[in-house]
Amino acid sequence: MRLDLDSVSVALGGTPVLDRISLTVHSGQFVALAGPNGSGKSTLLRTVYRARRPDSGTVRADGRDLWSLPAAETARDIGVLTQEQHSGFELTVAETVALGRTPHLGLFDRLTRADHAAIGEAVERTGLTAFTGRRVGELSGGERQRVLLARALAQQPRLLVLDEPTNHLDLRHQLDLLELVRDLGVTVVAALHSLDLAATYADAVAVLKDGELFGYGRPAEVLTPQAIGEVFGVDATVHHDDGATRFVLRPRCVCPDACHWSCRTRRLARTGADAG
Ligand SMILES: Nc1ncnc2c1ncn2[C@@H]1O[C@H](COP(=O)(O)OP(=O)(O)OP(=O)(O)O)[C@@H](O)[C@H]1O
Repeated sequence: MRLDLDSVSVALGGTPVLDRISLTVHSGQFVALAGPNGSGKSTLLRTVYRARRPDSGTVRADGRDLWSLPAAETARDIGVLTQEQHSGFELTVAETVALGRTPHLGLFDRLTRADHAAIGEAVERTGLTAFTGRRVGELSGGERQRVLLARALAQQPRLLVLDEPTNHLDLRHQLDLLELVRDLGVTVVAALHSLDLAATYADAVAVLKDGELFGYGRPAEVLTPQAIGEVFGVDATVHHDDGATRFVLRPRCVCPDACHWSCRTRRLARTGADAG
């Protein structure tokens, strides 16, 4: 699915949160959203999976206004993994993953062989085969996150929207998740806090700052030390190594009187080192 955001603005509680965001995500592209806390990433994702209508501007899916499409169609086509899914803890893993097929079923339809195949594949690809009989409420945070991913995969969406999908996941499962979604071949838009992961896995990165689109393009073009300094207030050096990108980051002292706690701590450490 191709996505076109055209001058999307959103205000929450009277405060502008997104300011005229325009960007295109091509079909099959993996786009990472990066930006400091509160910069508007989740809000932007909500406009993309039709949870929040923009106050002005449009979101188009394959050229059609998202809000003019039948809700059943977007429910089928758009898979979502967010931090807000806190219900259904009494269900088993198998039951939860099967819910991914709901948008494909009529009111009285039973799961078909194809539905069961999609569910089985999602369970297997997320490494949950041994967990299918367990209740979701009894799982660890990372295991639960994988169940929610499996449910989104079972849906077989054309667009996958992920809000900090690597939260709770150990290192190996973070990489597994991103490799898995990158290789699905569907359009992916994911908010990621790790610049390393965004630069390594995404085709393009959109950087938000204070609700504005600071930059959008290939990771190497957008995630420059200068941009990272300006957006996140950290000094960065970039290292490319065997197909992966790593950023070495240090907090930048932006305040002349070292009023920020990290500046103060580092200045003290330096003074101590000098004295020694
Ligand atoms: N219901 C609301 N009313 C008022 N302001 C809100 C509301 N919901 C969110 N905001 C504000 O909107 C801004 C953007 O929030 P959003 O959750 O989109 O940011 P984010 O980039 O996803 O942040 P994080 O990295 O912390 O998850 C924040 O300043 C937040 O406080």
